[in-house]
This record gives sequence, structure tokens and C-alpha cells, in this order.
Amino acid sequence: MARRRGLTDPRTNIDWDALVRAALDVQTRAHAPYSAYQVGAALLTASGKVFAGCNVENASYGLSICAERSAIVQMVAAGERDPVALAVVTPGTSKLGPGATSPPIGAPCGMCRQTLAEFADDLPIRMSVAGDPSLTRTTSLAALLPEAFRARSG
Ligand SMILES: O=c1ccn([C@H]2C[C@H](O)[C@@H](CO)O2)c(=O)[nH]1
Ligand SMILES: [Zn+2]
Repeated sequence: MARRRGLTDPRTNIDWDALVRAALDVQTRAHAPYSAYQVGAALLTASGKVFAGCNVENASYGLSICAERSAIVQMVAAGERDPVALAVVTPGTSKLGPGATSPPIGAPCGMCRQTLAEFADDLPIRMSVAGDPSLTRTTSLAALLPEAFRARSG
């Protein structure tokens, strides 16, 4: 018999504030000397644990890894494979340089979307701009990546 999801199930009871805080915390440790664009991501898994990742750039630019994929690597290395929510935090206006207006709410890139699709059919995703609570949007992996590539059905 399938277990009913209780109040403590992270799928139905996502503590978004805590997840965004974890993303903000790891964002400060991003290694982004080339783009100066620091990103933090925090993945909540079905076990209730949070795995955080930041972008790590390289002098050979193409080797850079995004925050979202960093978080997935942390999750898999810890033996988990069932993400239930993702928070992503991108830089606020103060980091954008002179003359910058309102920053865009940074959404996960295509490569990160497909990497997320490896571990979840769908996933709520909250995207926030650091330091500006009005710039927050909650969407889903299925909305961001319809018709993800899947080698197998089911
Ligand atoms: O989904 C994304 C898109 C970009 N970046 C990083 C990569 C690079 O270090 C910086 C500028 O593109 O932002 C992420 O972390 N996640
Ligand atoms: Zn990415």
C-alpha cells in the first residue's frame, strides 16, 4: 500500500525560506572571478536533507560548472537521487555594475534543466534575486523544460 504523504513530507511541506537561505549562504562561496556573477542553488531531497552548490568558474571558461549542477553533484555524491525542490539565487543590482537597472531573475540554464530532469520528472523551482524579495518567481522543471530528453520511457 502506498504511504500517504504526511505533514513532514518535504514534497508537500517545502520550507522555501530555509531553502532560499541555504542558496544565499552558498552563493557567497561561488568562484566567479571571470563573470563576477555568483549563483547559489539548494536542493531539498525526499529525505529532508538540503544539498547546496555554487558556480565554479575556470580560467578555461568553458570548464565552468553552474550552481545547480554543483548541487546535484553534492546530492549524488551523498547517495541521494530524489530531489523535491530547488532554490536558485542570482546576483542583485549592487553586483551588476554602474548604470544597471533591475536585474533579471536568473533561471537555470538549459544544461542544468536537462541535468535536473535526470533525477526528477518535475520539481518546483524558486528563483530569487539576492537582497530583493520582490524579485522572486516560483516555477517548475516541467514548465522550464517541456519534453526533456529521456532515453527510456517510465
Ligand atoms: O543556470 C545557471 C547559469 C549560469 N550560471 C553561472 C555560470 C557562470 O559561472 C555564471 C555566468 O554565466 O553564472 C549558473 O550557475 N547557473
Ligand atoms: Zn546551468
